[in-house]
Amino acid sequence: MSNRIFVALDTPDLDRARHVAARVRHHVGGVKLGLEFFCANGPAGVRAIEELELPVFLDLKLHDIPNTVAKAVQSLAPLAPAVLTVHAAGGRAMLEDAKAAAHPSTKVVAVTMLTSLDESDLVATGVAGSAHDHVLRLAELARVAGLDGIVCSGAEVKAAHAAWPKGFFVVPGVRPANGDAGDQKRVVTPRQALDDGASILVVGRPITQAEDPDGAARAIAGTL
Ligand SMILES: O=C(O)c1cc(=O)[nH]c(=O)n1[C@@H]1O[C@H](COP(=O)(O)O)[C@@H](O)[C@H]1O
Repeated sequence: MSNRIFVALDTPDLDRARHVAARVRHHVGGVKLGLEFFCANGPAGVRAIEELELPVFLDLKLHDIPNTVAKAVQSLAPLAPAVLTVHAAGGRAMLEDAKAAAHPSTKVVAVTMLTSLDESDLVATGVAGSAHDHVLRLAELARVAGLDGIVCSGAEVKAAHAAWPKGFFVVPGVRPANGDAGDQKRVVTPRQALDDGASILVVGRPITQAEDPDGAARAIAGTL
């Protein structure tokens, strides 16, 4: 994939998602559909975006008992998304069963520690230790469970990539230099994330909320 930016179409509005995707399509490598979009539009909405013939990353961050996640992944398999997310914290059996139930062409990746969290949030959820250690521990769990890769912040991707050279690394929470971080806490620039081993980048608001989304996507692609 020549352009490694996936634009996050975080909207419940199918027409808006289609409109933004059509505007930025020449400056991104794919689109990401998340919970906001899926809850409003379901599989039919995913199919409508797939008609644009861009790779679709379906980010549902599944996290439940193994049987429930496996059945959900099986229900999604006909959509054959390029990438699908589950939560690493669901544990090894859940990860193994999710991978086994997915469409063979889908990369199943495990979300490690959300980019909106910092170490004080880890403490509050009962996790001792650093963000770095937490991400590396969950990356190892994903690797032994047979997943394709992980989602982590740019702050950890270098170490995670060194520990798992064949892994597929998704890095969200990237911001152009001096960009507004919003609710993201562990933020790096797109260029830094790629230099450190990201396979693809997820970029939402810096593109979708810009007055000129295609100009913003072109500008970010130009820094890579
Ligand atoms: O799995 C994700 O894509 C994800 C994981 C994570 O740790 N942090 C994170 O921000 N994301 C997603 O990446 C996108 C980031 O959006 P922006 O902050 O607007 O660029 C959103 O769609 C989030 O749901």
